[in-house]
Parts: sequence; structure tokens; C-alpha cells
Amino acid sequence: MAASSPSLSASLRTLPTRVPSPRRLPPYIPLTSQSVLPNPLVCSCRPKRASVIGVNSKKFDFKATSSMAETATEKGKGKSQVFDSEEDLAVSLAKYTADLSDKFAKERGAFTVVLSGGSLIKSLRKLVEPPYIDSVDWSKWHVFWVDERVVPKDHPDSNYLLAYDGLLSKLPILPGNVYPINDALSAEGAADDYETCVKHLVKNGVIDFSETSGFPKFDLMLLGMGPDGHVASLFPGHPLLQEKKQWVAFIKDSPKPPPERITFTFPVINSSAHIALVVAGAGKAHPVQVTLGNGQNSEMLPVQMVSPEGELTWFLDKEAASKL
Ligand SMILES: O=C1O[C@H](COP(=O)(O)O)[C@@H](O)[C@H](O)[C@H]1O
Repeated sequence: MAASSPSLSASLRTLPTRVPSPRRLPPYIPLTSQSVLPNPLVCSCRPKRASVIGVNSKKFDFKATSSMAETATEKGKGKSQVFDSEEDLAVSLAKYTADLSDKFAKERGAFTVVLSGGSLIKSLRKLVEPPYIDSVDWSKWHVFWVDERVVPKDHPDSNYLLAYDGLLSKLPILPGNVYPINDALSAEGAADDYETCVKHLVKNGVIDFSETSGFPKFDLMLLGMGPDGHVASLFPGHPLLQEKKQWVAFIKDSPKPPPERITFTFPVINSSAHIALVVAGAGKAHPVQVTLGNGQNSEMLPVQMVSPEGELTWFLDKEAASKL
């Protein structure tokens, strides 16, 4: 991956408001045999931190009560849906995502979507099929990652590669509207770089901004959850759970390999307009029970800290909801 050219860096530093998003075209990187890498924007601006004014600290307060095949229980801003199968979950998740895409494309002229890695990508598979492949205005999509492993984009651990192979390569999203991390940088550098990139996109209006929290407000954040209750690369007991200022942080001691990652912090996650927490499988029933039911855990799980300014919707299959 090439470093920023001096002229580009200079132009990014003086970016006026409401201009097209900064574009950098990295050299072609050979990928796996199934992959053809488009020329995504690589966030590579000059590192700098912005001041912040606070963090939304609303309490998460809802309880899932249903064991029916597909039901919803709503209290406050939280909503849980339990599906008979992961297939049913995927069907509903595609409709939910497409409906939000329509809403934000009409309202804002852009739809900012933040992806996780892991099993989430498979759960989004219905988006590449009719009717969505034809009906969604993909040109409005801007795609980000809530966390990324600090590995090359053609590495099997790359969340970008997973999303590209499973989703993005099958959708007509503009390559310049896809924002992977700069994989030529260190973990510290990549986190700084991604944060700076997000700040430019807030400044030019592509990403919304929360006046309440002082953090970027993504239209939709699609979160997976690990069996240990981690979300993004925010792991149980890790000091990063308490990060209150940075938008993007790096981690070099991830308990789940690979150890080096970057991640959006909770203030950014919780400033989102919509969060979908997508959880399938019996192996995740315990953290679901701790968060939504009467389960106990010795320490607060990261997933319990998900409390968006906007709407939170859980997409659970019946195995994940089996302890509720
Ligand atoms: O390491 C990660 O794990 C979580 C959960 O993955 P899953 O395969 O159990 O769904 C994922 O959301 C995150 O983006 C990823 O980096």
C-alpha cells in the first residue's frame, strides 16, 4: 500500500466543507483466487486527534420476553427479535437494512453503514439477492468497519477481505465509497488514520454528527458479538472499554487472534442512529442471557455497554435466545 502523496495530504488538511470525499487509489493487491480487489478509498490522512465534548450515557433498558419463532418486544428504544432459524434472521436483516438504506438515501442523500467482521457477513447474504440487489440505491452507500485486524487486505484474518468476498464484490457500491483501513500502517498509525478519515467525512457531510455526544453518528452499525460478549474489538475487562475521547483506538493485546486491531470506541458506537446486534448460535446464549435476561456474569460484558443514541435492534436466532 502506498503512502499518502504530499499533495494529497496537503489537500486533505485544507478540505473545505461539502466537497467530494477524499479518494486514494492504492496499488492493486493480489488477493485470494476468489477475490478481485476494487480500488477502495484508503483512509490515509494526517494523524491528529479532535476534542470531544462528552459521551451519551443513557441506560440500556429492555428485556426480551419471547420464545416465539419471530416476535418482537419493545421497551424504550430496544427491540429484540427471535427467529426460528438463522435463515429467517438473514431474511429479516436484509429487509431492515434495505428499509434504512431507503430512508437515509432520501433524507440525507447518503447511507453510512458500519460492518463488523465474523459471522455478520454471512447473515447479510440476502442483500445480494432480489429484490434488494435491484431495489436498493447502492450508490448512496458508504461502508466502514467497526473494527479491523491490522493485517494486509489479502490476509485471511482481514475483515475487509471477508466483507469483500462475501458481500461487497457482489454489490454495485462505488469503490470510492468503501473505506477500509490503511494496511500499510502500524496499529497506532492505522487507528489515527481512520479517525482522521472519519473526521473528514463528518466535515464534508457524508457522515452525520451527534450534537448530543460530539461524536460521529453513523446511520447503521451492524454489530456481531463473540461468545465472550465482545463487540467490535472491545473485549471483556480491557481498558479500552473505558475510552471516552478517541474515535478510533488500537489494541495490541486482543485475546482473540490476531492481537493487533483497530476499533471504534464506545462513544462512537453509542452515537449511532441505528444499531443492529446480530447474534446466532447456542455458543452465544450466555452473553445474550446476561444482557437481555436474568443471566449473571462476574464482570460487565462489552455487549452490555451497547446503548445507542438512536435505536437498538437485536436479531437473534432461537439458539442464541435459548436461555432467555
Ligand atoms: O473478532 C471479531 O469477532 C466479532 C465476533 O465474531 P463472530 O464470528 O463470533 O460473529 C466480530 O463482530 C468482530 O468484527 C471481529 O473482528
